[in-house]
Amino acid sequence: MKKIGIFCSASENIDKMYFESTRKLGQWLGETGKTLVYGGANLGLMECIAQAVKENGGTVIGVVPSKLEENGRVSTYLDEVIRTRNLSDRKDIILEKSDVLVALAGGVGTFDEIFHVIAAASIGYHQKKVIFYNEYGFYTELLNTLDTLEQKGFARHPFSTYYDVANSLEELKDKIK
Ligand SMILES: Nc1ncnc2c1ncn2[C@@H]1O[C@H](COP(=O)(O)O)[C@@H](O)[C@H]1O
Repeated sequence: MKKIGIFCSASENIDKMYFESTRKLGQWLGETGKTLVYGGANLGLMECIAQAVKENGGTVIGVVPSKLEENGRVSTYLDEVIRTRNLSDRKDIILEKSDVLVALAGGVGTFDEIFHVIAAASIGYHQKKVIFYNEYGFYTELLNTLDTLEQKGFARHPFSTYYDVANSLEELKDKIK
């Protein structure tokens, strides 16, 4: 896979272990000539992944909503900027431009993006998967909740149709190589 869409935290107030693992992933993406497609902000893990991809030879596409630009929050590591009106357009464009979507640790913005992609797949708009990067067990509780929903009949198709889980960097590399 060439174009890797990444959803991740825009927060600076998180444990440094998340920055370390994001940097390692970005380094590998850059070294293997991948293109990062992400939200284009210069904040938190978002800036961390963009910097690591760019400094290691990869290409960075930022999908930037107008508010982010108005607030001076656009990363300087972008090779290409795609401007959008709002967060909804941004989700559609990140999805359209990516071969696969990877969810790193994040908050409500990241969760919104994950569920946008899964919900669209579940009614047949696309066949792209979200890979939960579950390092440090960050997504274990959410994955348990999804299992519960499925067991209770709230999934039209098995959720495994729409997402995958990588518990380590090696597993993630294997799934997106
Ligand atoms: N205000 C925002 N700034 C940057 N990125 C945002 C914003 N709102 C949504 N996003 C997207 O969601 C995640 C970051 O949000 P978290 O709540 O920190 O997880 C990121 O993937 C952005 O594309």
